[in-house]
Amino acid sequence: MAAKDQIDGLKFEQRHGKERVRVGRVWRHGKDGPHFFVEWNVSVNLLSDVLPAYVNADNSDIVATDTMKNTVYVKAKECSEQVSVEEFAILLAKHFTSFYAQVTTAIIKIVEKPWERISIDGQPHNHGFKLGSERHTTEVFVKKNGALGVTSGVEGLALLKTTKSGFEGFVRDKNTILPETRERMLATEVSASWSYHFDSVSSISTAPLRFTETYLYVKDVLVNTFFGPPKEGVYSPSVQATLYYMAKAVLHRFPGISSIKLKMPNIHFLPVNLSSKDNPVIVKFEDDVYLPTDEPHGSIEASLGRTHSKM
Ligand SMILES: O=c1[nH]c(=O)c2[nH]c(=O)[nH]c2[nH]1
Repeated sequence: MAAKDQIDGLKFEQRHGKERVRVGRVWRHGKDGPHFFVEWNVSVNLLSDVLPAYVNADNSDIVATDTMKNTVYVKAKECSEQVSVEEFAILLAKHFTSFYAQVTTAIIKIVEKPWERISIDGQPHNHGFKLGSERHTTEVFVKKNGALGVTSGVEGLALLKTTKSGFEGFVRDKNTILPETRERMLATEVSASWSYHFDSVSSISTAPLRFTETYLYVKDVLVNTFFGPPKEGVYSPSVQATLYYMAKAVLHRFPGISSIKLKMPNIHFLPVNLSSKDNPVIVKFEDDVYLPTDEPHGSIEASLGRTHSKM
């Protein structure tokens, strides 16, 4: 998304902002109550009517990116109660579009670092946190007329199953050596982002941490669909089919979500067979010893959305 103009019969698009503003925020309740902590990496981008800054070196309407950075800290300070990444992104975007006449759209992206409360002897610690794995993300835009878009997401959700996966019936040609199989490992690192449908800023629910709740549920649906029931699991005929089941399960369970995009690299665990001229069978692969790899990896992504934007 960019602000669009015409100059001397030429198309011109621009936006400016501050990337990777890092902020940590603690909320303390009472003297002995638990602390709540988040760490965010915030990116702000503004679409504004500032053509003279580019063509006439006139900065009089430019909101300095340094001011954008400071605003992130000011707004974090002003949040007296804990907020989700989505709520913080929305309040920042609302500020930029309402406070500055020349700003037509604000786009805010946030990645939350996965600090999790630690437990000692099974008891949640009041102020101790350790780093987990997957990250909660959001991207929000707010326009001056109140229109908005909210996406939430997860990245770095690493999943692996040791069976109930196969890949058969694919194209075979002179360059194909991959054997067909109904028994393999399946490993991936899911990145997902889903869009909510809201008409305008005013139609957003004000229930605190509602977005965080939905984020946790969506993650559960993705994970449960990938693995299936604990004892028997569920067979995956390909990453593509599993990705599709996962996306469909999310749209089925959450009427407020209008579309979902999933990126699921196929991270290969290669069967190990070792032999030499003198010793033809040093290690024979029997679904047991694998060579884990990072690269190259398969790249599979798709998005699924409702054909009607409203349910
Ligand atoms: O699930 C898979 N999908 C593919 O497209 C593919 N390609 C490949 O080599 N292995 C796999 N596995």
